[in-house]
Amino acid sequence: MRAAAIQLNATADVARNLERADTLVRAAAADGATLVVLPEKWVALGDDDAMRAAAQPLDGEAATWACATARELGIDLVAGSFGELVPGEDRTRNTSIHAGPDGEIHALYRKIHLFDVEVDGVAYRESDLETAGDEVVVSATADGVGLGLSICYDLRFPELYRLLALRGARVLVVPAAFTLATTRDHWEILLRARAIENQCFVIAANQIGEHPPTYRSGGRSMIVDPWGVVLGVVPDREGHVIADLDLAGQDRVRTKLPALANRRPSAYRWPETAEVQG
Ligand SMILES: O=C(O)CCC(=O)C(=O)O
Repeated sequence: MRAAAIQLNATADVARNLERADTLVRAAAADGATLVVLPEKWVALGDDDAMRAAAQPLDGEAATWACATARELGIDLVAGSFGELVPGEDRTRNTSIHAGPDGEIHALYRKIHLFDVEVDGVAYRESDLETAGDEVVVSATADGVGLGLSICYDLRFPELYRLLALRGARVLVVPAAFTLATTRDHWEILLRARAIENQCFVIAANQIGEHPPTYRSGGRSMIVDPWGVVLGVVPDREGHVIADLDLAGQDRVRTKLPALANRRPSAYRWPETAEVQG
C-alpha cells in the first residue's frame, strides 16, 4: 500500500485552500498513493470569525469534494479536519472524515483532546469554538487495512493510540496544525514513539507556515514505519511525502518483538478521573 501525507499552508481563504488541497491530493495520487491524508483545519485556518464562517455540515462543500475526489481518483482519503456544523449545537466539532474509493464516508472522527494551552505567550482556546468528541474510531481502507483516526494534540495522549492499535489499527493517521513552537522539539519524537510502542505505521500530515493573524505551524509532515524509522519528510513548504507501507514487514516486527502481546492489562489499574495524584 502506498500512502501520502499532504502538507498545506491553509489561511482564512476557503476557496484557495480547497484549490490547493485538490492540487496536492491529485499530485499524491498521480505518484501512486492509494491512501492520502490531509492536515487538520485544511478548509480554513485563521481567526475565530474566519473559523466560524468556514464551518460546514457533513453534506457541505468540503466533505462533498472529499467524497467526489476519493471516488474519481480511486483512493482512501482522510480529509484531515474541518469545522463541522452539527444541527442543534452552538460550537463546531473538529472533524475528520475518511472517504473511500466508492465515494462514501466510511468514518467520522471528532477531535477528543482540544488544544487549550498557552505556549510562548500565545493562548490557544479550541474549546471556545469547538466541542470535544468522545468516540475512538478505527476505520478500514478499501483493502481492509485498519486505520486509527486522531487529530493533532491527540498525539500527546498515548492511551488513545494504544486503544486504536488494540482495536485493529495498523496505520495511525495524524492530521495536524501542530504549532511551530512545539513542532521543533516534540513532533517527530511523539510520532516515532506512537509508531514504535504500537508497532504501527504513522501518517502525519501537518500544516506549514503562517495562518494570519496569529497561528504558525511547523510542517515536517512525515511517514514513520512500525520500527520507528522515518520513511520520508516534506520540506518546509506545501507538498506531499509518499511511502510504501510494507504490511508483511509490520507482521515481522510484531513477531520478533511482541510488545503488544506482552502487555499486562491486569496490572494496570487506571485512575477513574483525569486528576493527577501527587
Ligand atoms: O500538542 C501540541 O504541541 C500542538 C497541538 C496543536 O497545535 C493543536 O492541537 O492544534
